[in-house]
Amino acid sequence: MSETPLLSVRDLQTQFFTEEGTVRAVDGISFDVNEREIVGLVGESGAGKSVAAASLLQLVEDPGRIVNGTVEYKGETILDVQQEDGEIVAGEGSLSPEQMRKRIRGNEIAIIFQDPMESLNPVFTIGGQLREVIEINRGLSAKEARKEAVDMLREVGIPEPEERFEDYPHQFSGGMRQRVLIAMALACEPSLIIADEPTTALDVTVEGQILELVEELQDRYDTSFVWVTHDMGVVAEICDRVNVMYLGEVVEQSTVDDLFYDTKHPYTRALLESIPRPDVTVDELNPITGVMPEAIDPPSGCRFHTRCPDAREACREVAPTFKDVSEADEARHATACLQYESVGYEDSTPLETEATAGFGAGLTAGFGDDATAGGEDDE
Ligand SMILES: Nc1ncnc2c1ncn2[C@@H]1O[C@H](COP(=O)(O)OP(=O)(O)OP(=O)(O)O)[C@@H](O)[C@H]1O
Ligand code: NI
Repeated sequence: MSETPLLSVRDLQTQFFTEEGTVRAVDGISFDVNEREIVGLVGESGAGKSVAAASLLQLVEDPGRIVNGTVEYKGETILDVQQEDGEIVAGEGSLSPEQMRKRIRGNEIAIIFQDPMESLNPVFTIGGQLREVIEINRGLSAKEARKEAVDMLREVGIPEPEERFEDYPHQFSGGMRQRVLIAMALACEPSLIIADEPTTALDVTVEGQILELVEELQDRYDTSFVWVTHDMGVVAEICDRVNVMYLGEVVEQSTVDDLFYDTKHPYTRALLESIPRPDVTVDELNPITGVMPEAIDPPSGCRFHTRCPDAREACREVAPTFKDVSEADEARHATACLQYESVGYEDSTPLETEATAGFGAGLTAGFGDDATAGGEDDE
């Protein structure tokens, strides 16, 4: 099976031109989303997940610009940008932000944000807003649209939708408002929904309910998703494939099972070790050490080397290549780490990094002297 992916992103690069310098927020990422697939973008705060998501719909705010990359949607180019002699030029098929808004946003690709209050207007009723979206995007009469809106509210699990139709956003709980946004996104029957941490502000029980709802609806409507999250638990729950992001780059890309059971990149491993799990007590959790460096001045070589428990001198010098490291008959599993390349990692001297030095140990001090050791390569 070699279907054309629903969405295909190549070498996407988005930068913010600030007074302090150029912020390399998204620095050349590539990934695909297939039909009926939920694809995760996961990583810590500042990894570039939201900027990547916004770039797909050309919703990048000033002073941000997409400076390079192509995006194909259903086999058609919707973004094609590159730099020539310092100028950012768009290729022939590339849509303008205006064309994106008119032709793509909503009825082809919808977006759901973390804070529903930003997307809902506080002075109009929930039902009215949903009805309007349906009326505009589906060309239904006001009456038909109202009926459809009530049905959608019911579908996303709002009890007594006829009555709640007249409520204002502040009369809904956070979880209910997020359900309304899902209803709005689905109401236009898009093929793809981009969800930027839509459950992050909710408590875990409500989050779980919303994730279940999304799975159910995805099944029914055959919608694909790009799901942005910093939470590996969420990834495990709903994603089919994942892109792990660090400082503007994708460092590992695979199916969810491979990511969890055949982890390749030390950053992914660190993220996995830091998630709360039923079988691990808080004391045993291994928080990921150090903070992500600034995207304005990323570290040389491998960007993760300053925090990596496996870092060697080579990692400071050589930027790893993002490449497929799967066996012949396995699903694609790509990563960017010198341990999978023959560039002298093996013979290189281990580096003292935030993960191996005393600084890291400080974070978990008190749980035993070598609480963060956990490594095979102790001196
Ligand atoms: N308007 C802006 N101006 C300058 N820099 C920005 C702007 N928006 C984002 N950035 C920078 O781009 C980088 C990526 O930010 P982004 O919001 O995509 O991270 P994220 O992975 O979504 O993090 P979070 O989990 O906190 O939402 C960060 O270094 C951030 O500071
Ligand atoms: Ni974000």
